[in-house]
Amino acid sequence: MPSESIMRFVEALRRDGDLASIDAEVDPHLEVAAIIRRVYEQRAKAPLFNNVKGARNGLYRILGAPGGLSSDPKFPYRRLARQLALPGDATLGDVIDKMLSAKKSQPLPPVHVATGPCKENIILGNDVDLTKLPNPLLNRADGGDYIQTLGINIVQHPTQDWTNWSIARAMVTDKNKMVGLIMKPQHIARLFDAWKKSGSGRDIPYAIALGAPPIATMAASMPLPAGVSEAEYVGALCGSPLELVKCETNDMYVPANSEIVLEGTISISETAKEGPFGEMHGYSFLDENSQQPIYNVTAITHRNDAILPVCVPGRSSLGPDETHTMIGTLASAEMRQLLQDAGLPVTQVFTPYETQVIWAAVQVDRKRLAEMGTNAQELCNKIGSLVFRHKAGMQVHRLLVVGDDIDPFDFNDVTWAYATRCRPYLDEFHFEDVPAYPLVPYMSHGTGTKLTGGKVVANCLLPAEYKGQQEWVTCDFENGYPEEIKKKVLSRWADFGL
Ligand SMILES: Cc1cc2c3c(c1C)C(C)(C)C[C@@H](O)N3c1c(nc(O)[nH]c1=O)N2C[C@H](O)[C@H](O)[C@H](O)COP(=O)(O)O
Ligand SMILES: [K+]
Ligand SMILES: [Mn+2]
Repeated sequence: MPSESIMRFVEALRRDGDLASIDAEVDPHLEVAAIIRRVYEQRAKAPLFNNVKGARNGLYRILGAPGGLSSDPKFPYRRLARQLALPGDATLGDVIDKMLSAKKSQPLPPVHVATGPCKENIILGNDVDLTKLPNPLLNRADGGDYIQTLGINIVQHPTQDWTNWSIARAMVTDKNKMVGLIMKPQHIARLFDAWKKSGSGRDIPYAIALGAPPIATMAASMPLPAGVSEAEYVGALCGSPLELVKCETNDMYVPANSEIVLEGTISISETAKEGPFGEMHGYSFLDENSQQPIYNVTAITHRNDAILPVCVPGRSSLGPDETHTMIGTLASAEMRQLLQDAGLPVTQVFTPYETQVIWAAVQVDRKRLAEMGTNAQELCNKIGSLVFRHKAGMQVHRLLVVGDDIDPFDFNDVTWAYATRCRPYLDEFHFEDVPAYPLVPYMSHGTGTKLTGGKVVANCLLPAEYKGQQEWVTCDFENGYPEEIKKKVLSRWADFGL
């Protein structure tokens, strides 16, 4: 069973020796975030801050980097594995396969239970005061304290039977108000528009489940198809229904063992300045300050000694954080599914962390490719059109089409193929008429259009490979020598004192 709660997940990290439980007092104003950011970059243990300055009555402790790389280089993805109840030596391919494993299953709706750990403390109405919480300032350029970076935003369609779970950032602005990014084409933005169009004039009931069961947070970070209620997909993934409890002040349902639950309504008319926020590409633009919808908070419920999971996004080449290990990996899963459903000989898709998950390597089976009797122009335009016109491809701006001799999870392989087989201009297929990801710096702060274009498919296969031929021997130890020579070299390596 995947970790059905943050507590179980923390215990798994402790058992792995991958948790630093810190009782010394730490300041949520920048100090906590600076530690978490360095934890990603140093591949250090996940920090559990038990004594956050300003915390009171069980609100709250902070768990940093739950989706960062583990502190054991032998098992880099073990934290993600623990969230999905995969073995500790799971690969990113295993994580992708696991998250896709329910694609053909019947959705398994959650069950409603009367109460749960998240109901151990209930704060209502006038007693709600967000400014009394030790909300973290995550980057010195941030426009506010972002309490919501790893919670699940729960919003229903006004008329259809669709409850969407996603992650969308939000910062505290007032004792009972937050403001949060609600950006197209994300489902929360689609639902926001549906509420506005419904003409009911009512504000939108929501809940944010902070410290929800890790596999639920994973599904919230995954671009599952529109209309799919993530909770039902998680039920199918686990083979047993999630247990949800009803909110105090609206009809939303939240995972019973969430750590902290914020309830209320998203205003369909009132906005406030949101941002800047140190984001997933490693930049915090000082001029970023769009007007975004206000989240009114009418209740806070929480577990005793509740834990707030926190993500501090930044430069992933130094150390990936959840905006890479979850957003990138889970979008890769949906892009692979999309291309395979279209009958293309795609065997894997992955967004290298070194590229801030803006690039994605698309691995093709060259034998099956040869049977298609196609060429770079045709294949790359088909792949680009499918991915760049689909929400799962929203955050990706460069696709690298590589052969099955290239490991998409190994950036050395990907850059070798890109550098040596992709001829600039002739092997690049540009897309200027597709939706762009507005947060990519060369879109938001570049010279061209901001909301469309700037996407390209790089063909990293030589023409002979389209005929299934590899007309070269790869010059590395693995491929350049017969097995008996490699065996002999390895057996004498130590004796030579190399
Ligand atoms: C894991 C994770 C995902 C996201 C975010 C974060 C983390 C840690 C923040 C740290 C809070 C940074 C912020 O950029 N953030 C974020 C966001 N999508 C937004 O529209 N707005 C956001 O503010 N996603 C990505 C979305 O969660 C996924 O794209 C998901 O697929 C959406 O769900 P759906 O619309 O497909 O249902
Ligand atoms: K989602
Ligand atoms: Mn969705």
